[in-house]
Amino acid sequence: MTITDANTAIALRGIKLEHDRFVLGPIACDIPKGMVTAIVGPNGSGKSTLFRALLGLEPIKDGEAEVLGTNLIGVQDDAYKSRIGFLAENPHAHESHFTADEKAKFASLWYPTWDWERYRKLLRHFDVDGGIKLSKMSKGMRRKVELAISMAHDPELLLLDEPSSGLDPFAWKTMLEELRRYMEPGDRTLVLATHIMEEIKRLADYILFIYRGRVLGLYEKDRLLDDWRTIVVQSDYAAKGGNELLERVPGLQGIAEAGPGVYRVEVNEPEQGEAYCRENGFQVLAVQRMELEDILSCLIRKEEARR
Ligand SMILES: Nc1ncnc2c1ncn2[C@@H]1O[C@H](COP(=O)(O)OP(=O)(O)OP(=O)(O)O)[C@@H](O)[C@H]1O
Repeated sequence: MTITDANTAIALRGIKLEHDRFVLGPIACDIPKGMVTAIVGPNGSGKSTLFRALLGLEPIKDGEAEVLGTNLIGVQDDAYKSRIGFLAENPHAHESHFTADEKAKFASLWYPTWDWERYRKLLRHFDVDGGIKLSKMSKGMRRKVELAISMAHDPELLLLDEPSSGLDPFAWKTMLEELRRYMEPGDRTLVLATHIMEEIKRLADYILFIYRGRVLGLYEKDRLLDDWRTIVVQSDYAAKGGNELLERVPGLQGIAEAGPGVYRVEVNEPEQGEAYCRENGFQVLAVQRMELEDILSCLIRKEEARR
């Protein structure tokens, strides 16, 4: 029985896996098809582990998981992997004595849809010579090669683990162009783990926040950036308990004191929140959009308080 519908590339229902001291999950989410989803979370939150689980490289203990319609639990059907492009966080040391083209040759045997012309075009665009040994390349050059190889078979699903790591600003721009081109047909799905907020802003349609192995939420990016605001209010009667009123602001996500009688109130229902503050006698000094890193910090604080 399938749990994925036509609009879903990856469906996870309460999956769980364990390392010595790290538990990933339970994770439940649907990653939409034809979209770019950025996985965002602090170091060690489980982003790479999740990628490996999606590729069948980590045994999933509980729950249900489907990738491109293939059930990952208890089935040894690896065919779906050739429809995926994967860029690991770190290069494999044992491949270092190959040239880029030799590594590509191995990859071409594995992927039936491999396209040499596409591979060469990508290398040209990234300005890398495929005849050079990977061990002789700079970190950024090698990253470009690995990116080109992950995309050369025009996969249905592209999983990129910190793709821009080591890239200079020009190569980064080229990468964004190539990833946008990859998404153009409309039926491709890109999932990338990244710490680069600018990359998320420019590329992502959805953001999956993860923390300590758990999903904090899957959000539509534009909506998230529109909805989450900081309302800076002044309360002349804070000393008389007026700030308790702030605990009931609609869509409240967090409150911080910013000075005597001044509060920064984080909300995800900005109009209602602002109206409430005014109606209750607070002076609204400013309403500011929140940056993604501030939204993540707020979600983490809430998760920590819940634990
Ligand atoms: N093979 C392994 N054996 C034991 N523990 C592991 C293994 N791989 C990862 N871990 C642990 O799993 C946790 C999650 O690691 P993971 O690499 O998935 O995080 P991440 O979110 O990708 O981090 P980063 O942003 O630093 O790349 C960490 O605590 C890590 O130490």
